[in-house]
This record gives sequence, C-alpha cells and structure tokens, in this order.
Amino acid sequence: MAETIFALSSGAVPSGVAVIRVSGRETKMVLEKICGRVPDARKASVTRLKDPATGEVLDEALVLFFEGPRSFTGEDVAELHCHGGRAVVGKVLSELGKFENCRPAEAGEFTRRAFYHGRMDLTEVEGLADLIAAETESQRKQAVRQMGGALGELYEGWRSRLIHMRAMIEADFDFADEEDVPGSVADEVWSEAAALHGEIAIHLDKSKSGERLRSGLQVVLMGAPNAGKSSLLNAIAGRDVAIVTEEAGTTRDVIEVHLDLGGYPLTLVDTAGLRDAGGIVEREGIRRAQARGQEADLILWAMELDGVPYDDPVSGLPEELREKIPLWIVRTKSDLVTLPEQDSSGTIKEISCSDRNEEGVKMLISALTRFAEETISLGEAPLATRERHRHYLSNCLTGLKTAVHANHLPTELRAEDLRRAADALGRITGRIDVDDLLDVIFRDFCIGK
Ligand SMILES: Nc1nc2c(ncn2[C@@H]2O[C@H](COP(=O)(O)OP(=O)(O)OP(=O)(O)O)[C@@H](O)[C@H]2O)c(=O)[nH]1
Ligand SMILES: [K+]
Ligand SMILES: [Mg+2]
Repeated sequence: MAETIFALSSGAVPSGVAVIRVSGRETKMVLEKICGRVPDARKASVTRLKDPATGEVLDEALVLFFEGPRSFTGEDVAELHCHGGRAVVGKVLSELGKFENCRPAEAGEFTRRAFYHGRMDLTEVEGLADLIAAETESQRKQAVRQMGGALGELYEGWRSRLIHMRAMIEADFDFADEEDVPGSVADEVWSEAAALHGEIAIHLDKSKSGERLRSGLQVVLMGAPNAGKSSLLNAIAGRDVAIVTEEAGTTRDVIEVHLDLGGYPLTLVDTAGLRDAGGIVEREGIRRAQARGQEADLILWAMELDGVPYDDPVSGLPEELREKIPLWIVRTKSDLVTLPEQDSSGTIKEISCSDRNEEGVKMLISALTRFAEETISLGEAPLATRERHRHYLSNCLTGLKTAVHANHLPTELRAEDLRRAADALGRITGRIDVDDLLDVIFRDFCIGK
C-alpha cells in the first residue's frame, strides 16, 4: 500500500459540506503542503486550503487528522470538510491528484485497507456495507450489530473452541504411551464437538431470517387477469405505480414496490394475470410471473369476491407453487358485493379488500406487517446474513460431523476434519486465506468508503 489514496467520502455535490478523505503515508505531507501544517491529531481546526504552487486559497475547511494506526484504515488519515460546491470539490481533488504517490481511491478501498490492517474483520466489513444500504429500521439494527463485531465474535469463539479441541487431541496423542487411562481426553473432545455441531446447526437454521432481513421479504401478487392485482398494489403503495385498465392482460412486466412495514423491509410484486390464452408478450409476462412466484416468501392470490362457493380457490396456481410457498387468498373488489363474513377452506388465510375501501387495505397491510415480524424477527443472537456465511457454516458442519462420527478412523484423520471445520469459520471472518473473496465482498462498496 505504497500509494496514498483520496476521495470524496460524503454524498453527491452540491451539498452544504463535502468530506474529502485522504489515507496513506503521504497524508502528513499533503496536510503540510495544502494546510500549511499538520493539525493536532483528532482535533478539528478551521484552516485555509491553499494551492501549494501559487498560494491561492482553494477553500476554508474544517480539517481533521487521525494518526495511524488509530484511524479508520489503520494508516494516517485526514478529513477535509470543505464547502460542498462542485467547483470547490473538483479543485481540491485535482490538487490532491498532483502530489506524488497520491491517486483517487477505488470503490471500497478505504475499507479494504481497514481490513488489511486488522481494523475490521470481514463480517464487520459486510456489516458496514449493509449499514450504508439499510433502508428500514430493522435492517439498520441488524447491520449495526454486525458492524460492531457480534457475528465475527460468535464465529471466532466457535473457531477457538475447535482449535482448543485439536490441541487437546494432539496432547492426548503425545502422552498416549505414558498414561494408560481408559476414557481418554479424546472422548470428551468428541462429545464437545457434537455439542458444538448442535449449536452451529441451530444458528444455520435461522440464517434465512438474517438474509431475508437484508434483502427484504418477497410478497408476490398473483391471480387471474382482471382480479384486481395492480389496483391493490397501487392502493398499498399509496401511489400510481402500475397501469390499471378493464382490459384483461394489462400487466405484463413484473412490477416491484419496496415497502417499509413497521421497520421491516418487504418487496411487493405485481405480476401478469395467469391464463392459458394471450399473445407472445402476455405469455412471456405469465412465464415471468410464475418464475417470480417461485422465489416468493408469500403469495397473495387475488380473486374477485363473488359469494360463489369454491372447491379449489387457487385452481389457476401452478402445482409446484401451491406446495412450496405460503399462500393467502385476497378477495378483491369487496365494494361491489356485501357478503356475510365467510369461513372458506379453513387452512388458507383469507382477507377481503378493495382499492376503494381504505379499511380493507389497512387490514391487509397490518396482516403483512405481522407476517414480516414473525418471519424475520430479530432475536438477541446475531444472525448470519449472507449466502457466503451459510456456505462456510455448512462446510464447518460437514467437517464436525465427519470428525464426530468417524470413530473407526485414526485420530489424526479426525483431527484433520476439526481443522477443516475451524478453517471454514476462519474464512467467514477473514482469518484464513480470503484473497479470492475480497473482490466479491468489496464490489458492493462505493467510492470514498
Ligand atoms: N369496483 C372495483 N373495481 C376494481 C377494484 N379493483 C380493481 N377494479 C377494476 O378491475 C379492473 C381490473 O383491475 P386491475 O387492477 O387492472 O386488475 P389486474 O388483476 O391487475 O389485471 P391484469 O393485470 O390484467 O391481470 C379495472 O377496471 C379496475 O378498475 C375494486 O376494488 N373495486
Ligand atoms: K386489467
Ligand atoms: Mg395488472
């Protein structure tokens, strides 16, 4: 990391204040040249920024200096809080680019350096990315917890238990000839390994919750053409998102609305009405609708409320979706008929509403909010939040399981499985060779972070 990097780290200009961050070996030199001195570390000072060549004043800025390793990146870091005008920011950045060994930062490069200098583990890096992307209150909570190291600590704790187990086995091995006691240390280790397997399995089981919280629950509106799906989407979103007409087959594209329901993220998806007929475009729409249904956490099956008893309410829904995905029936256009409250199939939740009746829409929204709370409730324990975590957790479990059950194999081989299990956890936190992972993880970062 020979080069010093710089970037605009605050949002788009123009803005009231723009924060330009500098990190690397030349930071002090840069400060001397454009501020005239290196300010006291961690103390804000108002300073004139000057063009080092001509002495021309570029801006009056609030300058902060953090001496490495006590900084975000672990290197010397400066923050120049300039006025957020386009020309001001452009001029300061171009002056910084003129210094030798200084160049604009790449996306995520400040955080990458923080990781390299041991300021953050990989789960903390991911937590930071999630915090920046968080749109709802529950996403913010989960991200703050992960950025604070809760998930990394959990995994490092498990990993050190595994390392300890291996050490016990090796010690036992070394002394095997000397002491001839039945019921060796190894037996204890294997039962502890089995217990750890149980703990990790429970954690992995809950990981779907953490991932859903990051990406939002997927709720897909499906039903026959003209059932009133798009009208319902518009009513729930509170704005005119999808085209509504009396023509059957109006919607073709998959239309998404992102909702914040009581702090929980939920994506509501409108789709083409399902039917056999239709032209090329509509058939493609129907194919997309079904594909989207496959990924749903919940399908809302829209059908007109008509008072006619039905045997199979969801006869239009493909078989594979019915069996796999939770489903509610939403009886639409409830303003057109008045019916006594009817109990239908009993097992499927049924809600009546109409885009012309605020009460019905409110009922549906609160039912969806409860569904979100139940599906992705945040407990006390940190949750795995990414497919990447799930992948290595299952590798860890495989290693543990093999070690525990292979009592016909030599102890060295079983200890090797424990090592594999520990390494899998080390790859989640970044303690074990992760070079191949870094590009994927830092890809989501923006410039200046
Ligand atoms: N009276 C009444 N009419 C409704 C209601 N909801 C929808 N409609 C009407 O029903 C027709 C179809 O509504 P859409 O929302 O386009 O139905 P859709 O299910 O999205 O239809 P496709 O996209 O073609 O599959 C339109 O003429 C709407 O105005 C309702 O709650 N009450
Ligand atoms: K329609
Ligand atoms: Mg529609």
